[in-house]
Amino acid sequence: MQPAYDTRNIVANLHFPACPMSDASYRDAIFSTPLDRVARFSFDEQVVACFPDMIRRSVPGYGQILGMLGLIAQRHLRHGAHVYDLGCSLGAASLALAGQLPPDAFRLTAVDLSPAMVARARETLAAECPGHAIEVAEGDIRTLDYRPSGMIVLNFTLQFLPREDRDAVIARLHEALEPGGVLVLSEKVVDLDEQDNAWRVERYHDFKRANGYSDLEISQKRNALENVLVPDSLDAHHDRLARAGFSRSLTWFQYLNFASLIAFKEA
Ligand SMILES: Nc1ncnc2c1ncn2[C@@H]1O[C@H](C[S@+](CC[C@H]([NH3+])C(=O)[O-])CC(=O)[O-])[C@@H](O)[C@H]1O
Ligand SMILES: O=C(O)C(=O)Cc1ccccc1
Repeated sequence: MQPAYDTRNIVANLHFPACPMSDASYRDAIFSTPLDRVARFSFDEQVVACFPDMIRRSVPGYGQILGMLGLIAQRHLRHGAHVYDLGCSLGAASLALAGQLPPDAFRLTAVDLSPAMVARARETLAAECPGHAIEVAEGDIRTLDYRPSGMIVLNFTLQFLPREDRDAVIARLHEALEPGGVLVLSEKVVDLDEQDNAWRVERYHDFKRANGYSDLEISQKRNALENVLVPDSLDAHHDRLARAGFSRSLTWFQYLNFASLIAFKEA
């Protein structure tokens, strides 16, 4: 008899592997013991080692978002066009696209700032989808020299940039996209209505508890993310996309305080 809140119950309906689960990945216990001082959260080796478990238990709807990327690409991506996976981490978005599209459908560049993430993503993508044209590059999405692309995935990455850097990045992504190209932007979001926001955050913490995190882990991680993960509202995202020149954008998915948007460049 499976316990009511068995971890598998919560994540069992992932459409696609939430993250490459290599043998070397562990259960996230980074914040499980009391820390005298909670350091700023960073995507270091310790996080990389447990990242598949961490993101699957911490981001509601993560697997569903990954699963839709291929379907969005099948509808919008020009055959053979270039794709970016920006802030790729272990390359789960790239892997999801490779799992749903044939090798000649696209060429992909996966980019991340963390050397530890890039090293592991290179290993994983080379092992899991050797037939696809996928390059993993270490870099900063604020300074990258972008090549013309048919689709750009920005999956829970913009939130880690200082707010003052976000407009310029989105504007450069709009410029890099071919006419008719799409940007998929997934983010943790904040409600402008305080009561609504409080409700979503409380349910989000229930989600984490149901996935096996303790109150101590939830609290210490929240402190570590203070001023590191800075969520915007959905309105702020749509306004920024419009300012960048996207002709249309919509929120296609939301699960508590996590959402995914798609923005369209005029054909
Ligand atoms: N300026 C930057 N330039 C490049 N990368 C950056 C920058 N800042 C942060 N990162 C990288 O953005 C990623 C954010 S995780 C993305 C999940 C992934 N997209 C996934 O679909 O699994 C989201 C999360 O952990 O919640 C990390 O790998 C950072 O190193
Ligand atoms: O917002 C949170 O509380 C999270 O835990 C999201 C998250 C997931 C993975 C790495 C960093 C933040």
